[in-house]
Amino acid sequence: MTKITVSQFARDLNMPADTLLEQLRSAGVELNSVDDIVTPAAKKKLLDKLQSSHGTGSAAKKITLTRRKTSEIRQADGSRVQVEVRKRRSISLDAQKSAIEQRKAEDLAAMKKAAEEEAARAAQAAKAAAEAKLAEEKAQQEAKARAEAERKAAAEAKAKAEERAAQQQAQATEAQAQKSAAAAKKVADEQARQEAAEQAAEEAREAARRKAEEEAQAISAMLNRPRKAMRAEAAPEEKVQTKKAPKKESKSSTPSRRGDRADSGFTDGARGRRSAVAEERRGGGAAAAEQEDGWRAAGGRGRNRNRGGRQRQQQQPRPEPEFISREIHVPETITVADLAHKMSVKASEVIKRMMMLGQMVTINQVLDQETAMIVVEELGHKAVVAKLDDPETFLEEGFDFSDVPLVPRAPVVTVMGHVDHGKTSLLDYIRRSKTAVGEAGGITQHIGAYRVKTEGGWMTFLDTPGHEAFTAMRARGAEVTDVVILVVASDDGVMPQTREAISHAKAANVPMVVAINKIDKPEANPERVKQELVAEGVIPEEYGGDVPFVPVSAKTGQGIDDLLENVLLQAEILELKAQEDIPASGIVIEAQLDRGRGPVATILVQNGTLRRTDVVLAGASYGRVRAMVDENNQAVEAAGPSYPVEIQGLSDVPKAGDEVQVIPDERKAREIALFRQGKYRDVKLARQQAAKLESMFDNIQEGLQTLALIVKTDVQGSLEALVQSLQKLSTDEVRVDVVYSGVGGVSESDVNLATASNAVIIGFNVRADVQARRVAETNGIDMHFYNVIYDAIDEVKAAMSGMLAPEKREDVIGMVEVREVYTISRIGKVAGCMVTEGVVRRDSSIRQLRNNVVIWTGALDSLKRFKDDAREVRSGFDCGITLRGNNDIEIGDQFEVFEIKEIARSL
Ligand SMILES: Nc1nc2c(ncn2[C@@H]2O[C@H](COP(=O)(O)OP(=O)(O)OP(=O)(O)O)[C@@H](O)[C@H]2O)c(=O)[nH]1
Repeated sequence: MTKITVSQFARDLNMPADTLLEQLRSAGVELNSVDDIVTPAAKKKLLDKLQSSHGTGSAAKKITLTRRKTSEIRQADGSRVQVEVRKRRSISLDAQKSAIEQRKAEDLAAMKKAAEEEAARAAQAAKAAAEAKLAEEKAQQEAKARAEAERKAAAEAKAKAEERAAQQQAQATEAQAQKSAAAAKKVADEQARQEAAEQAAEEAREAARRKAEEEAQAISAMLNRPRKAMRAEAAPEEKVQTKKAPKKESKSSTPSRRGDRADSGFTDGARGRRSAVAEERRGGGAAAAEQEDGWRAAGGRGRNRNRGGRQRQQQQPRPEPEFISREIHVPETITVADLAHKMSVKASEVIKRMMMLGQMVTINQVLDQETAMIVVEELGHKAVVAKLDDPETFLEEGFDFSDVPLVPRAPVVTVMGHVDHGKTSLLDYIRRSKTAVGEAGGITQHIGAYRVKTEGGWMTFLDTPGHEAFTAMRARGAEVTDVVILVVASDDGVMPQTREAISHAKAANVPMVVAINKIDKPEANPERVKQELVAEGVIPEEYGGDVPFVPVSAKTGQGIDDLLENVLLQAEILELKAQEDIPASGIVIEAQLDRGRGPVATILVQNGTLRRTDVVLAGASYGRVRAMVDENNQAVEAAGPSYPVEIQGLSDVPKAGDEVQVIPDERKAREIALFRQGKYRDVKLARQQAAKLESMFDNIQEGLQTLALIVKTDVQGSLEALVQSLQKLSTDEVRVDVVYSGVGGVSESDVNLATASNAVIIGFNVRADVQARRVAETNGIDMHFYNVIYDAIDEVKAAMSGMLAPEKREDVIGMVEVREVYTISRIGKVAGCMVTEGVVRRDSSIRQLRNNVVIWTGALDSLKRFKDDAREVRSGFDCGITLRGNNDIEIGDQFEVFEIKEIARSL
């Protein structure tokens, strides 16, 4: 350890060496001079001395600080009150010790240093005093008093210095203690304050919340009384609040008739009036109460209670809102009047509400379901999709065939697979070899399904290969297929459409039988097909899966029997059953308009038995079955489950996928069919009206035009294709709107619809009947008939081109130079010109250039060749030109001659 002298130590402490020596001596360290060595023991002694003298020793366990502040408050009467504020804080160092020990240790060195410095300063002061004393002793007697004073001052200074040192130390300790104490106190204070504040705040919040709720309720009641009433029914808590709410709130829950006035200024005025009256009544004016309720006749219940002499009070249970939220059954279409009637409101309320929704409607206007439901909800009722007035509900009435036994039925099979894998060949082979008649001549073209008889029993094949037909059927909600035959060519393997077919079959949850086709081919590789199908999740039975794989050849017939057997096995697992002795129900597989026979439909009977002369309802068409034939064009008297037949006698062409139902009562069947037709037509009409309103807006906004079309075709397939193609012609400027499309000839009602919707009629492979032609002529309806779909599309496209606003384009046709300018009285300036390029015509437009800057644009007034008017002057010739309304012509000007061409735009 290095030894340091007193003077070195004093330097370290930044104090005079003498002072330190003095301090050391006073601490009991025997030292002679500042050059003596200060031992650690000496340092310790000094420290102890200083600590004990400054009160910072281990004995000092508590610091008490007292602050006193006196102030004066002047009262209003001028008197003064003395206020003394005392703050006393005791800090137990022990108590704080543990918490602050670490910090204290850190600060200790600094503290010591500060104490030492202070002590040194004090010592210095003392020394100075002593020196002064000595000087005074030497001084004269009269200076004694002064010296005394000096000593005193020195002593005071010393005391002060000591005190200051102690104070500083205490402050340092306090500051440190305060840090943690403050934190602790802060927490404690905070807690106490929080507890008190929380309670107060809770109360305030509660009050504020109640107030806000009341306000919100009042506002919502004011703005939307019917809605509120609805909620009041739905949510009991809100009901309680309603009871608590101020009177005017519950009064606002008046019946819908009144509720609808909610957002009119009239109501606001009324409310003001009402509260005024209520005020008056509180003052005891019972008559006023009567008057108040009297002017609003519907206040019945409330008034009666009043008569009972009970004073209305806010806390009193309020009467249930008189507005009754009802379930309104909204059919697919409904007139404004009917809708208003259903809700027991005036039609004007509905019209008003529609106006607020941005649509102008008349009382007899048909609204579509969506719009009507919005209005119903807007008026505070609950809208439900109606079934009530739908005659279809009759279908479920009166028939109970649950006791009729179920019998097994033939499976219905669809063949799917990739293109060219042999679907058609397979169906053909089966049909050729297995149909009941078995002769090619017996095969009809148009029937979309046929039955085959195998050793295992009957099977029905849907003769529309490919998954499009399958999914189209499913899309219409018709689940017809029981088993799917997936054809995969053994020389090609799994292809995209194979995968699609697999996913469709899986989605429909229909069991599959895989026909590995074309195994007669040398390049056939059934194993590879198997592997590929396994990869697609189609596991053969031999690999532990549930899908039978049968190698076949649609060409040679190899394996076909095996295939059919497997199909039957799959069907057996399904335990397909149906009732036989009940009126038939089924699905339309295909339908078309036959020129000679009228509408014909292929129907697959799914349940019951269809007999000739039965009355059937098929979609929106109905009729008595006039003729019924099977796939071999043989007349059939009765067709049981899974039996496909073609029927005649329907009033209209139904759609593929439409449900077929035998209705014993022809009148009822007719009623339902007409309802469906009317319904569909009305729906179209309503939608079209909505579209018209929209497009009217659009027209104004963007100059968009709509080409309304009514499309009629002979068969459903071509209808869909044509409608889609036509709709695709829509552009940003012209929208193709097919307002109605259907299968069959153009009828009078189609023409009427065209008149109403300003539509053009497009017929494909159909013609208009006499009556329709007559009405069309009278109303000037445009009808176009085509035998080729592309002709129809092209012509519509051309029509649309005509509707496009023509494009205006400037064509510069010539250039003229001004060589002379003549001023002629009454005419003005005439330019003597030379046509330098192209031609100038009498009706041309002119752009006047001076130094290649356009200074004027306008029309020619006259064009002359010598003295005669000229129609046109060509390049290289002179001419005289006057400009319409422009006399500012100078030699050297150039006239750019142009014409504006209107170019009909095509799409
Ligand atoms: N060798 C051989 N050729 C077959 C077999 N089955 C079908 N084909 C031939 O494969 C080609 C396509 O057969 P289709 O029955 O038309 O195939 P598809 O799957 O119906 O085709 P798309 O109707 O175009 O989807 C025809 O040339 C058939 O003659 C078969 O088992 N063996």
